[in-house]
Amino acid sequence: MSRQDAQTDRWLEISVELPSEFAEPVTHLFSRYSDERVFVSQSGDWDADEVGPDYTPTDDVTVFCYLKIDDTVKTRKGMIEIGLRLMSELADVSPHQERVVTADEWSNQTFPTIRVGNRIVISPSALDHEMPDEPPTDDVHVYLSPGLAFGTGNHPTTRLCLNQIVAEADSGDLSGSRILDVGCGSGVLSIVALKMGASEAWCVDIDETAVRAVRDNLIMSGVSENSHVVEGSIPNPDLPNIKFDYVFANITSRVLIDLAEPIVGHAKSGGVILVSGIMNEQIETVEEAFLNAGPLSITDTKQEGDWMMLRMIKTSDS
Ligand SMILES: C[S@@+](CC[C@H](N)C(=O)[O-])C[C@H]1O[C@@H](n2cnc3c(N)ncnc32)[C@H](O)[C@@H]1O
Repeated sequence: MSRQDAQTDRWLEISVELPSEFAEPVTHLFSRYSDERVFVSQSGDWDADEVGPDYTPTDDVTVFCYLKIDDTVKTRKGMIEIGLRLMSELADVSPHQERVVTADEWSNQTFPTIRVGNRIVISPSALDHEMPDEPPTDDVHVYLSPGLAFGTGNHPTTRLCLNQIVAEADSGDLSGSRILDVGCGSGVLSIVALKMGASEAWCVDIDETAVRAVRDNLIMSGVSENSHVVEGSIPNPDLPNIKFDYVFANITSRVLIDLAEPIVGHAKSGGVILVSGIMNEQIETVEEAFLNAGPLSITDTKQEGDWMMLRMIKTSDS
């Protein structure tokens, strides 16, 4: 899109505030009718500069999507409204908001700086490919282009993985490791892993928007030299024929079950597999799928609200 198009193209922004456990179904609904132009922001009225180590996000999020204004916009908006109406029978969903914006305005949409755990700071950044100056602390700074892909760290499924990655780094296991990040979204998991000692990351996503976003985010966060981005799923001919020390997959239970075999197949013996995006009631089905997919043991299960993450170790080659 040319700069002039970006200034004159018109988009319908639809946003809705709701409890975080409903972010995923609304994100799917919005993605479907907006060609994946969706982003999720922590709700609340607070000053990003004042976010300190004790900050814990509130339970509400705002989900935004952007519909190109063309002949189909009325139908797509209608489908979204039907979905939101059904959702409001299950959850406390506030009435949605609408406004017309230009492409420039929505791609500059921002999210507040957030802190995950004690050490990870995630900030929005413009797509100017320049790394902002970082204060000299032990904090791990991640810069993400807002408005382009899932994974700003304010969803429990991402937070569960990020906190586990910090634990892996603290135990020394992450150092020099090779990562496969399936369903990388914004690339936030790989970026943090690389910044905390991993030597190489391969980021894979089926969504073209995520693939574009992750390339920018790796550059902005200063880790593009050690990373590779592949569009598609796994198995994938564009991936190297190696076994990885870590495989991350924060997707959905259904996709995790479908991909259990290639996920396990990509891990080396002794390698760690982290899978997230699992609703509490689906944990046993996901565990069973992985235990049937290859030689591994489940070493940890973490939970936040309605969501769970599994940590597994591959026990021999497959
Ligand atoms: C919940 S987001 C996770 C993003 C990021 N990894 C995080 O932890 O925040 C899931 C991502 O998986 C991608 N995805 C869905 N199905 C996939 C598949 N079969 N193969 C690869 N990626 C997939 C989606 O496009 C989306 O970007």
